[in-house]
Amino acid sequence: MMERIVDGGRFIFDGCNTVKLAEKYGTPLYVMSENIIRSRCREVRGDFIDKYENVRAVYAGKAFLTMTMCKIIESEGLGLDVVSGGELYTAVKAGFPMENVIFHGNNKTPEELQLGVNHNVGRFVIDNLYELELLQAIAKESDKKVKVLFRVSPGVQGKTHKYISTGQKDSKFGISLDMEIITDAVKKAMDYSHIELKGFHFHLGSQLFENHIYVTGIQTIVQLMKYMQEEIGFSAEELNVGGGFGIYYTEADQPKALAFFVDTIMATAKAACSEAGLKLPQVIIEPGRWIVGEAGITLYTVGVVKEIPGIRTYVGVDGGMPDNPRPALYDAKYEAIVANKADQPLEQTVTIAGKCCESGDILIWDLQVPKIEPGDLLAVLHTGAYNYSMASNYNRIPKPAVVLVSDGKAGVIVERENYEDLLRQERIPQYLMKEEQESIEKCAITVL
Ligand SMILES: Cc1ncc(COP(=O)(O)O)c(C=O)c1O
Ligand SMILES: N[C@@H](CCCC[NH3+])C(=O)O
Repeated sequence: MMERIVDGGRFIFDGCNTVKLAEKYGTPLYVMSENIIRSRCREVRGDFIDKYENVRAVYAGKAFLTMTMCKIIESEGLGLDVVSGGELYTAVKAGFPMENVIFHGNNKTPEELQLGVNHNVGRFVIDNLYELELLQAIAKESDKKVKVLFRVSPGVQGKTHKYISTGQKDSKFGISLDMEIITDAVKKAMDYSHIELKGFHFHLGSQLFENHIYVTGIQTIVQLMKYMQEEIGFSAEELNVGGGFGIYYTEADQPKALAFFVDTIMATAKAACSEAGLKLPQVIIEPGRWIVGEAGITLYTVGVVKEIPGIRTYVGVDGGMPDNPRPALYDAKYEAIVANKADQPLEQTVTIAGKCCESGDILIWDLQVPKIEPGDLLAVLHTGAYNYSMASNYNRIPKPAVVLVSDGKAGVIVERENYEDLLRQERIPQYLMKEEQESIEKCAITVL
């Protein structure tokens, strides 16, 4: 949970006065703390990469990705998990070392696969047989041999929102663990001339606080590895256990140190492999939210304060579900503080409402605040993951800027969109233009 530093009543975030940030860059504003991101990366290094032999950690870019973020991740010695051509392109443009990129996706298009092949990404995580065949064809055509992992769903259900639970059997992700299907897939990969199968991958879900589900997941996959070794002579060199480590949003969450997860993961992998008579493969983790979630805040300016007597007080802010769809999508909960009154006693309970045209656009129900008025600055905490990366232009609202802060310094890493940006990709078809319409009509008459 982020430390709440207050100076002269103003909330200070990574050495920056949030009121000044809002004045300088406007609101809504995403603010990301470089120090928090780097300290999380260092924890990954200290408690995993440096502690264990033959392991790797890749940051799951879907949580928050910009070119600057790629630079930070690279400098911290982590790899990168991308899940689309757009994320891959961002990494390419940032000069991220492609051998440290893992390319995910349950339905990568031929163009995306080609992009990955062209840029020599380190690993493709193959989700299904169709993709395997496509990739073999594309790699062959490009005269390159590509390294792949097979994603499987180990039949493990963690306690999280059902939309972000992915390890259960009934999942759109991964190759079935039906022995006939998975054996056929492994055999095919072994036979394909331009594919090198390195091992298996699973990802159980996101915002998870239990480590026993990783135990079950690993044990299941080690059994699979043993079977493949004994039956068809395939020995897996890599075991990627995904991400999913939960963070603090509210008091209902009990976040754990990284060691809580990775120590269990490593102990289980070692024990299961030794029992199965297998060499311990390289173990890979893919944390996303855990690295950036608590590193971000979103600043909003308060507009209307609307009291419905005897019912509730709605506080309207200048953003909402376009910049943070998580409450509407997953019923996600957040904490927030009035950043310009951070030292004042809490005396009201209010509901923070976004500015979109639907009642579901509520950022926080029943938040305790000091006396709140139009013009106040609200800081919603722990918005670093899956906020900017999931932002939309719903209601034609331009996306906020993203500012990176560090020890009192601040710099824009993504410019605020403006109305022109909303129209940039738009075209009006010629046939709708008046003159053109007339000529089409004339033409029709001539034909008649
Ligand atoms: C394959 C894969 N790896 C890693 C992650 C990162 O998850 P999280 O941000 O919960 O760590 C995800 C998203 O849940 C994912 O789909
Ligand atoms: N978008 C989800 C997380 C998805 C994880 C990706 N596999 C969230 O905001 O919680």
